[in-house]
Amino acid sequence: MIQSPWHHHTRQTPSLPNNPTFKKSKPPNQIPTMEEGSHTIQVSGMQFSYDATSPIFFDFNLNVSPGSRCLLVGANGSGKTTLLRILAGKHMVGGRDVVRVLNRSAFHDTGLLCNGDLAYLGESWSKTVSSAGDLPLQGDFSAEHMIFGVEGVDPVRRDMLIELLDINLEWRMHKVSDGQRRRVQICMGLLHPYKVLLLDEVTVDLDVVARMDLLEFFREECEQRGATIVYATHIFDGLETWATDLVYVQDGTLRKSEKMAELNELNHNPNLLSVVESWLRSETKIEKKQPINSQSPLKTSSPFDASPFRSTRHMAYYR
Ligand SMILES: Nc1ncnc2c1ncn2[C@@H]1O[C@H](COP(=O)(O)OP(=O)(O)OP(=O)(O)O)[C@@H](O)[C@H]1O
Repeated sequence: MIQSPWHHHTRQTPSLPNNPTFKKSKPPNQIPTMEEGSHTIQVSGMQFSYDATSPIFFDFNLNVSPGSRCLLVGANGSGKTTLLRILAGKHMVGGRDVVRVLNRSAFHDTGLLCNGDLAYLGESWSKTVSSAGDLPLQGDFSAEHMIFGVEGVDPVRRDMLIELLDINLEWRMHKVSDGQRRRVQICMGLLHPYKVLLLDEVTVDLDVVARMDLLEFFREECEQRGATIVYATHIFDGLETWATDLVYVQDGTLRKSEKMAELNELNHNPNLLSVVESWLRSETKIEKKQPINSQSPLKTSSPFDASPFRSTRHMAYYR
């Protein structure tokens, strides 16, 4: 039974609605599947640049299958956040066919984010002030005010998330710790039952119990509802058995996209951390990619390059 959110309780993994056992997953054949051969996320021939000279992504391709829990790994600056933001429709990249989520254009189809099918949990709730670093929220809001302010939410799912994340609804958001603030942020991001969830290092502030419970919840979401998750992280504890797929990027280049079960290196290494460590240590500089407006035979300039609708991060400000 869901207890009052104000009630102090020991931290137990709550049950999902209609699933009193929670830990028990339904057999894989109950996962709702898309058409044979289709992917939840399809990126084809993508190029993206923050400035006009050196693209981060050049002819980048990626497919993510429905129901997968896909880890996105790579060194600092390799492009993970940028990729997740592109998948979340925050940057316009090329035409409608280049970045597709649930068979819709990630950027152009604003309904994807608005109806909650696509959820993105990224930057923490803080603002960067140049001389002072990151500052937390300044407004005096309660956790309850924030969470209950989200409309059209299933109250059972909301109560379950409040319990899962062990949120005290009386928390004042400007006074709580980073991890507590992060829990409220995660709760709000998960209120709608998304089909695709993009996670950018969201568990970084969480204690080990909150992190493990959240990962277990995500597993249930994939196995029961067929949700698809892409999760960028540098923390690999417990992810060997959690993830179904792994994508490794180096300097915006796709180095690996594999099923975890087929990752042979896991048989010869103690854990995923040591596998990824060995990849990153052996990285050598990737030859500079073609500039986005290059006159090379690979990419000819088009009249579109000069257009105000050319792919650019400035389009992100419309989101
Ligand atoms: N707003 C921006 N303007 C210009 N360049 C940027 C911007 N954001 C990121 N970059 C550059 O894009 C590259 C990829 O950055 P990104 O944040 O996607 O990397 P990341 O893999 O998420 O790194 P980390 O592991 O440190 O989070 C980096 O070289 C970075 O300097």
